[in-house]
Amino acid sequence: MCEEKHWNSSQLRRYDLQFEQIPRIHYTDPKIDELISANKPVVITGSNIIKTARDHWTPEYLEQNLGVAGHTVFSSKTHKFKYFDDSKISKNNLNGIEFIPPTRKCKMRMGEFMKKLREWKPGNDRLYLQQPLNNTVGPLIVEDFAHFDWEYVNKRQAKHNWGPLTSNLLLISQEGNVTPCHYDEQQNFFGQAYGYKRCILFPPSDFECLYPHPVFHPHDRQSMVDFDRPDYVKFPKFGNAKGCETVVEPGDVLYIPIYWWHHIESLMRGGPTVSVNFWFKGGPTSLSYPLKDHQKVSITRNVEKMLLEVLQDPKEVGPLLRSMVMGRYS
Ligand SMILES: O=C(O)C(=O)C[C@H](CCCc1ccccc1)C(=O)O
Ligand SMILES: [Zn+2]
Repeated sequence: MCEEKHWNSSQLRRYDLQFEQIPRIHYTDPKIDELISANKPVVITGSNIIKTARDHWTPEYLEQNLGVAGHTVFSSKTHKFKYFDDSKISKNNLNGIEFIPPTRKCKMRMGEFMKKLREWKPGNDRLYLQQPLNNTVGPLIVEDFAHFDWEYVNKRQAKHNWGPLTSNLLLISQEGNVTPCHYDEQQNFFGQAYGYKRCILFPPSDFECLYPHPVFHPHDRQSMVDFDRPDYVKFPKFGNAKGCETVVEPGDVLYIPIYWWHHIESLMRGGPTVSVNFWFKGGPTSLSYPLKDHQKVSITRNVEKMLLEVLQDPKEVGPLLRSMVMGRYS
């Protein structure tokens, strides 16, 4: 089997961490379900899950068939596209904490988006199309989507007691774009249709090393650490994070377990990339002991929300928690 490589390590950005490899396993291997049951990441290879997308969804095909509606496109002055929840930007919610949105969101037709990608020059804003697949897309895209291997996907969803499929996000990225480290509260089958993406994942237990923004912050669920220039004074445990990584290629589906941190980058000098994810609500969580790490993260979120609700001022949360713990629980 020829192992011709379609990329090399010079196309990966350099970080101060070492990473294990995420296992790549053929979709017929029962080991896949063992790892999904254990909430561990795995690259599912050789499947037909997104075969029609892998066969057809080149940027040009999408330009022809995605439809004439305006799609959600983010623009950034840097290579990083740090997500933020704009419903959390309200003045009283931030209590004077300054927030500068790192990206701008606009609606852009696919033709204009592709034109800007073709004409892009260093110094120009970078663009990232992130659009939930809905009924505005053209008939050929609907056809391809209908021919995903839903039997395989639905079998996994049922076997692992996942909740309902909430959305499929279509992602068309410029080469070199980065989605910084964050976690989602959903199970995720991340399908790679075109081009190559490096995915770095960390377990929920790395919570203490990745320093998520406070829950009320617009960057809730995102790491405060800038991977390009980590501040080891503010984030002394960052160096202890134990990540694993893979470079997904066309046809691969990466299982990103709920609450697992992930940083995703389109390879530098690798051309545009096309991905489509499958977000599922987590299943019914029965608190069984010992608690799973992701359940502890979920509990800390609830404590933060409740304290903020009663204290109102975010600046009072730290002092109250410290006075509660110091000398009594630590
Ligand atoms: O599929 C996932 O979960 C990813 O993170 C894929 C990621 C883009 C996701 C953008 C985003 C981040 C946070 C909230 C809502 C949307 C990429 O591939 O660049
Ligand atoms: Zn994500």
